Amino acid sequence: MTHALQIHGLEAGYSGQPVLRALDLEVTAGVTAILGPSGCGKTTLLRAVAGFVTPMAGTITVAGREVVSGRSVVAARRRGLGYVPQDGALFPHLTVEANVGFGLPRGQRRNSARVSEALALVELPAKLAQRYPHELSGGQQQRVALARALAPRPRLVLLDEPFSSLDASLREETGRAVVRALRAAGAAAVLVTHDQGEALSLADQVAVMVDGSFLQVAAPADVYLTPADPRVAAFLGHAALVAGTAAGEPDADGRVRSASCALGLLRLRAPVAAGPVRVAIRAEQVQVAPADESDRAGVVLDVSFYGHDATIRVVLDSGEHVSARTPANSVPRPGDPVRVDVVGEAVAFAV
Ligand SMILES: Nc1ncnc2c1ncn2[C@@H]1O[C@H](COP(=O)(O)OP(=O)(O)OP(=O)(O)O)[C@@H](O)[C@H]1O
Repeated sequence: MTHALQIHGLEAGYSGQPVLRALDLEVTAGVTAILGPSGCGKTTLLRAVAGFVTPMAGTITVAGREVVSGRSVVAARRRGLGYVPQDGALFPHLTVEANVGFGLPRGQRRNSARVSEALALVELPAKLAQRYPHELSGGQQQRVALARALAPRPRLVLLDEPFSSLDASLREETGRAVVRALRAAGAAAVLVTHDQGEALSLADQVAVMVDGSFLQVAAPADVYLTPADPRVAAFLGHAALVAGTAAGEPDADGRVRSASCALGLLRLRAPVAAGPVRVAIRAEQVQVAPADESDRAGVVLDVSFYGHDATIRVVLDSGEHVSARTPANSVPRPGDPVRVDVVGEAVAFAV
């Protein structure tokens, strides 16, 4: 099967200033989330694929057809892909049915069978077809926007932060419904988001972008558990990075599986070269307990109470900070001396 999307050596930006640098990406099927901090270039990438930004270099191929190659650029409306913007951008004066029909080529806009099919894909009841956008909830509006994008049966749909205006519970439910609809339609999707939970829970592949480059493109569990770069670890799951030294019995490649740092001797998930490292430690791996002067590792800086649990920030005696996630019934107070234990393996990066 041809790729839904292939990007090679893409450079794009504004007024001659590059934002995206030498990007490569392949999407075969399923959902690929582009995840990264604000301003890193996620929307610029989506716009370049959609045809709203003309790249300075590189190629973009959609469903086997080159849409950008050197100076040759296919117009946005001829790229055969669906686009769902942040706020859905439905036409307020058109009914749901007419909005969805608008996604079809000019002569087929009144093809009610295809419109009904698209509404069924996004699990919207047929009785909503005659309503206007202002008579729908935010989640329903986003589903109509997706139905409009899916109506002409594209191989690829681009979703630009489509759930950001929805509240937390609706966001999760709408996200799952959107992924079900994409799978049912057999369309691949590129989802731009800065919400890690959304990217990890909805996507089959996560591309982590920082400063216009991908630091890692891999399955959600891989980017989370085996980050390829300390910036991926720090961004995903807000891992603390602590200075350490990797040492121990070397393997056949001369690499070692443990590191000592302010939190003691830690076992590493993957071997690294012996020597100075930065160790990434996630809040869910850290346990704090009351301590006296003999076994303290630091003091509690502050506590964020969430009801189901609490996040405790600790200043280690080394001056470094780590966070711990703790059951809500055993929360220490700021200033309390604590012992800090790390559960499971850590990830280390050579420096
Ligand atoms: N039309 C424009 N003209 C000039 N610069 C722009 C334009 N649009 C975006 N930029 C700049 O390009 C960079 C990347 O912006 P982009 O919108 O792609 O980031 P993003 O990752 O989508 O951010 P966010 O998550 O905040 O939406 C930013 O520095 C931004 O200021």
